[in-house]
Amino acid sequence: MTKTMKVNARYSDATGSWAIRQWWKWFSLLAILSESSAFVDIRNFPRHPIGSHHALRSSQLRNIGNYNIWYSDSFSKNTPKRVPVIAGNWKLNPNTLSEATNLLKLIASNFLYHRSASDPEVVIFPPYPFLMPALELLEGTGIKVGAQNCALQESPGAFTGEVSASMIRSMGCDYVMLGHSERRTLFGETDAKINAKAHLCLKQPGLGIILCIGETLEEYQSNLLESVVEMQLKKGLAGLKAEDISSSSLIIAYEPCWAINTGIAATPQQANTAHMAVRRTLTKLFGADVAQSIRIQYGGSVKPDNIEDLMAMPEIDGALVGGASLTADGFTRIVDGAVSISSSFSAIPRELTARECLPTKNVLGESPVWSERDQCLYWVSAPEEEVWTWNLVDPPYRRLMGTVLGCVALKAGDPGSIVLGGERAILELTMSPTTTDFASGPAVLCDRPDLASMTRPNDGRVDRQGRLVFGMYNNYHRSGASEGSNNAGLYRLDANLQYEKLLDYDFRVSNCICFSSNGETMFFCDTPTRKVYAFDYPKERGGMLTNRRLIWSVPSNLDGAPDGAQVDANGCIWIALSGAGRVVRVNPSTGMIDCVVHLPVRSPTSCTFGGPNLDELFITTRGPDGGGLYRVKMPHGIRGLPEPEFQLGTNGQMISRSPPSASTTGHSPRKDYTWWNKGS
Ligand SMILES: O=C(CO)COP(=O)(O)O
Repeated sequence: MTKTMKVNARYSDATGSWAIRQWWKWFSLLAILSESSAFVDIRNFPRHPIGSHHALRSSQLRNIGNYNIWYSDSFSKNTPKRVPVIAGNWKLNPNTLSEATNLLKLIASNFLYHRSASDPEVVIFPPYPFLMPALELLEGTGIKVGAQNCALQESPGAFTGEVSASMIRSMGCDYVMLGHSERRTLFGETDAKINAKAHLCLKQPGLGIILCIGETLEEYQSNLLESVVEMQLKKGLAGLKAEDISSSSLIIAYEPCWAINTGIAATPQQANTAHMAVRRTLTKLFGADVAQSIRIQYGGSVKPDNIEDLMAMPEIDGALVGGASLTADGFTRIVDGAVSISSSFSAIPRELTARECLPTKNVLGESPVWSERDQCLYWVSAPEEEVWTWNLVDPPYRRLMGTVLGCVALKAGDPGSIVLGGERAILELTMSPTTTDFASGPAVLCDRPDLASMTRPNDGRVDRQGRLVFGMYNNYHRSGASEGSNNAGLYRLDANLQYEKLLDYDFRVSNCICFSSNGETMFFCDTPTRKVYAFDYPKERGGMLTNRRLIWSVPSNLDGAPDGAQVDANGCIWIALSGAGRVVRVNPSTGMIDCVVHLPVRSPTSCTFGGPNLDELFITTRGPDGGGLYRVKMPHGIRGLPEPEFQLGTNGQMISRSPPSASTTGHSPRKDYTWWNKGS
């Protein structure tokens, strides 16, 4: 999506409180700096251009409810088009090889299978000892690897402790970073040394350079920004000709020293103005054509919540990220924010509020389904090992199942027939208020797939042909350890209780599983990636999901991730955003949000349509602040589709085995699993 046409809308406070926050940030910076530096006088500090920034925002932002819609059509950037480049500078982090390996594996999980041709170029700069593991572990992700520095000398030679440009290139690195402000100030790196290193790097075919420049706070205060960056560029690139630049890959990173590691980024306007000065100098040095082709990154306190605003500026072609590149999810959000298609709202999204209808206090309510046959709702509370049902009139009731439950689906047959995705097995049960006795309850239909792996069934739904589709959940995906990478598969269980795998790659947490009304499209999300995809759904046995297309991803400045989802009769998909306190309605053809349901709790987990007319949305939630069942009446014209039932064929060979008798999780389920009394 080009920036010129994009209607860039963001969740944010009203502009006024935003301005106060900016002022507060700057006063905080002043306070920090005046403590650490005797010569900073608050009265001499340059006026932060908040007036102009604010003026631009107020002319370009329109407050619509909670949404500031930023029309960025005044920017015609990137002529010629420059591919955005996001780089992570790990500096002297992390502490050990095993921490580095974990971080690399998690980054690889976020990027494997989730990149497209229009995405930015991504480069990671680990410390030297982690270059080789990075090259190995990031293989196939499209992420490039670079070194944070190189020797002033060529190899081979007697230069103890140095690493040469040719060694770096021979390993397979694509970039070397030169002239970072920490090297300049802490290690005596002069423009002359940087220039000598640049010449050595350019002798290595295929080795690009990120040249870092930027002024100190004092220079900024003295209005020396332009002359400082001009001098750094002239000296750093001395002796290079336009042809040297155009036949290589040179990126300039503008990093004002006062923004590095302070938490106070330059405003987008400040950075853009500085980048214009950089490009003016590049034009003087190499001519307009070459200057226009060079990418200029901004660096200094880049975060998921400021990347979109920075990248919306015409002269900002990317970011060099320090601290925020040290978590896999933070770094991925920054990369996603750089080319966000996520921030698309139709002009005025409709806003609804869901109210709690049952204070069920579920630890993790999940997988609500409405049965037309039974005229009631079913859902599970996963770690409490409970399945719940409610007919909207009487008090709900619940059954303890003695196993963690990922999902519940309807099953053709007697009233109350359901199937459940249990931790070790797929179960069937006839749910009835008169059979609260555990022993007469569930039966094992079949083992869950992939029993040896550290996974369990998670989100699931019955497809329009009556087969159960569910995905697994990596039990370690939150651990930050390497076991938390992709190891969960997506499966379909048919009438003969035969499994087939539907996706040719594994992931961490299956969610958003739902089907278009004709059953030809399936929606799916691996929650940590925060991206929701549509696939062509194979109706016949033996087929795989194909033709994957990204329909929506969570804006980088919004917390939370897609959890369960449901399709409405108009073909739109309602996605519970766990952590964001919202359910959004996305049109899969346009990626636009046209309705937002707000909840007073942070974590909605899934949703479905229910009620006699399928015109209410029921939303399960999780603790600690949530756990109740929420409900919202749909606007006129929006309703759900009947939920299909799992069809167990006569050839289905049930395993004749008792259900699990105790939790395998160590979790102690609630004891009072018989009747639930309203308000208890
Ligand atoms: O120095 C930087 C990247 O090279 C910026 O660091 P921070 O993003 O931590 O401010």
